Amino acid sequence: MAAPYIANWGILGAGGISSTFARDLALPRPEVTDVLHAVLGVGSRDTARGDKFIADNLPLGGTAQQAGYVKEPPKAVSYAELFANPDIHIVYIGTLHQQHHDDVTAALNAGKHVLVEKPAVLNAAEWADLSALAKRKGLFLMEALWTRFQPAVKELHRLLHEEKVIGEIRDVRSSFFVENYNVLPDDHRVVSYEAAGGPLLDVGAYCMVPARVALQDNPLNRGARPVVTTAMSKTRMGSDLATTLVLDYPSLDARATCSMSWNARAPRDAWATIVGTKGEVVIHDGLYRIARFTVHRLVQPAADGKPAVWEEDKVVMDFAGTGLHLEADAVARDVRDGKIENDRVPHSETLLTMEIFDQARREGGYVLPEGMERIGRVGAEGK
Ligand SMILES: NC(=O)C1=CN([C@@H]2O[C@H](COP(=O)(O)OP(=O)(O)OC[C@H]3O[C@@H](n4cnc5c(N)ncnc54)[C@H](OP(=O)(O)O)[C@@H]3O)[C@@H](O)[C@H]2O)C=CC1
Ligand SMILES: O=C1OC[C@@H](O)[C@H](O)[C@H]1O
Repeated sequence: MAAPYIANWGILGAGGISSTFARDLALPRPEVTDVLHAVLGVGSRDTARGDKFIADNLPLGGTAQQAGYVKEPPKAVSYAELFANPDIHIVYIGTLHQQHHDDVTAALNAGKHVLVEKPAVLNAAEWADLSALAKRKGLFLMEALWTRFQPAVKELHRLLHEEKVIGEIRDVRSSFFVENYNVLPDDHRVVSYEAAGGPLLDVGAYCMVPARVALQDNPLNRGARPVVTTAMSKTRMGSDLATTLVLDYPSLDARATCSMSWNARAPRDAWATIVGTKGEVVIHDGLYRIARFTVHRLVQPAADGKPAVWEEDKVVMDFAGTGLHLEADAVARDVRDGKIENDRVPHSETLLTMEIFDQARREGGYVLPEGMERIGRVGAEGK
């Protein structure tokens, strides 16, 4: 058996999602033999926090350290020390939205490949800048849209476009509702204006996943961009409270309505419904971690006073851990293979996401604090 490729990671920011990422890199998965992960550095503004992070999440290191391929244990370091470590090849960026552009720039300038949490940045101009920098330097760069690497999502794509289980797709409705407003403190990053809070930037990319899989990636769409309509309401702080994106694909005669809200107490069984000419698919799980969906196939339309006959297939494809290791494996394989973009989440997908977010913020009047966007200021152009 060929030796596995060892991905040497640095994790930037010892916060919540970085912990999840670290635990997933440490998750033993004997079935994965081509890539293994080592965490060499955890960058934190406070190395005591970094030490605790390692003790809590990486006591034995990543899978490559556990298997003895890498002897060096994870070390708590400053951000600068992490970037300066020549043995770290890939940096995972788990800092706050408004720090992503600076942190990705620093990592790329230090010669590191980068996986950056969603939202990749604050606006399309920032992303175009990073994409160009990564390409100039020949380094890998990807937004951490982990949903795209989940087995059920890949299976959904196959069923929709290869087996065409629901015929031609006409409509997608997705919603991402969390009751955060008036529940979390106003200065929590998820709602606060000072941290570019609100559902659009926080979960907009997830909410568009069903539309991406069913319409944007539909081979019949041939990569055409949607015509976008937006609606937004605001919190008292000025961040968005609820945002709806309508993505129209005229050549498919299909559209997606993606609604996200921080003000909805609404337990869901159907987080998304994809409607086709021969049936519909219902996605049951939160749109960040999708493991279950149901295909309802119309076998016999209603006729002669008899009701329609439907058949139902339940698809369950769960996996261990949270699932961030699935995107980490994909990054490791791409870096091993010398690629600078991932096929499933290429730079163009993130650019389209950011352009849609920009449009929604312009039309909704969500202008971020002055100086937060490192390039441009969406909604304040010409003012
Ligand atoms: N993929 C997913 O499922 C998820 C992704 N995310 C994304 O990850 C990012 C981080 O979110 P989350 O982990 O919840 O946030 P946390 O607040 O838990 O962590 C953010 C980290 O950023 C670092 N940081 C650097 N400068 C500052 C600063 N001035 N103020 C506060 N923190 C700072 C801190 O690390 P340190 O002090 O160690 O330097 C901090 O721990 C967000 O962009 C979010 O959208 C979040 C949740 C889930
Ligand atoms: O990435 C995320 O996934 C789950 C959400 O509830 C959270 O706010 C977000 O950051």
